[in-house]
Amino acid sequence: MITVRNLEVFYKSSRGKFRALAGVNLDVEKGGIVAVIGPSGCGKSTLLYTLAGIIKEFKGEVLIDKTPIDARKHRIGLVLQDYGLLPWKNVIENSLLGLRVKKKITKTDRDYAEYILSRMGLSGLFTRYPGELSGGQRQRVAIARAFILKPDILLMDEPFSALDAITREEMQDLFLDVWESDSISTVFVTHSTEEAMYLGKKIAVMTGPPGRIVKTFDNPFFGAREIKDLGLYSSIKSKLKDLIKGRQK
Ligand SMILES: Nc1ncnc2c1ncn2[C@@H]1O[C@H](COP(=O)(O)OP(=O)(O)OP(=O)(O)O)[C@@H](O)[C@H]1O
Repeated sequence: MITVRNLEVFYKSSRGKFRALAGVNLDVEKGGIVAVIGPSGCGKSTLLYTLAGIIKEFKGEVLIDKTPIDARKHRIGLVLQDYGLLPWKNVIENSLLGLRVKKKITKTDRDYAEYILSRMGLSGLFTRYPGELSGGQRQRVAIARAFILKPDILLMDEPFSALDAITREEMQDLFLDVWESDSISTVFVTHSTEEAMYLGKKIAVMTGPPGRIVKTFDNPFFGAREIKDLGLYSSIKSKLKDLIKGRQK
């Protein structure tokens, strides 16, 4: 469970203080998935970094299962826009990095890593280095690494953006599979209204800067590839777009 209350974040530089987030409130229940959507620069990544414990200076509260966020204590699966892979480690080593920080790697961990990597379509690439992979393959290693950690919370910044349409759909479905079996509380950032409506149990619309969540709602189309009520789908989608553009109705 993730609880965010009155979160405020400032970036400080020689030019002064810049308020990136102002009064953000968010609840993600255990096993919930929240899609955060909003225009470029509104503060989505800043919110994710704060939830991950990377930004440590903030006002307000960020709680994971009712205790203040602590990257050493909580298991946080993080998929960042730049993937965060170590160039000198091969695919299998990179995929086990998150877990290695937390515990000694066992044969079972390795087997699970190989299983997830294979499901990600990376079976022939275990000994390749990041420099020998395509952007989409790197992104899949980063997603696999987060899954392999079996995290308390999963945070993903545009996790499927570098993938072609077919691989993206496969990865989205794999994500739902893993999420279903492990019931991981997840927050992910996306620019795509379609992706928010497919993968978000809840959708949070952000505007800014300074970033704030202007609306959160339950998404009736979660997990539905076959859209049965096209009228309702189109009306939610256009409402989402209006909210993102700041045209509230
Ligand atoms: N290190 C920093 N110092 C000062 N300002 C920053 C810093 N990092 C981000 N910002 C500013 O904070 C605001 C929020 O940035 P953030 O990266 O969180 O937005 P975003 O919604 O994730 O954007 P995008 O969708 O383009 O990735 C932006 O206006 C950005 O210019």
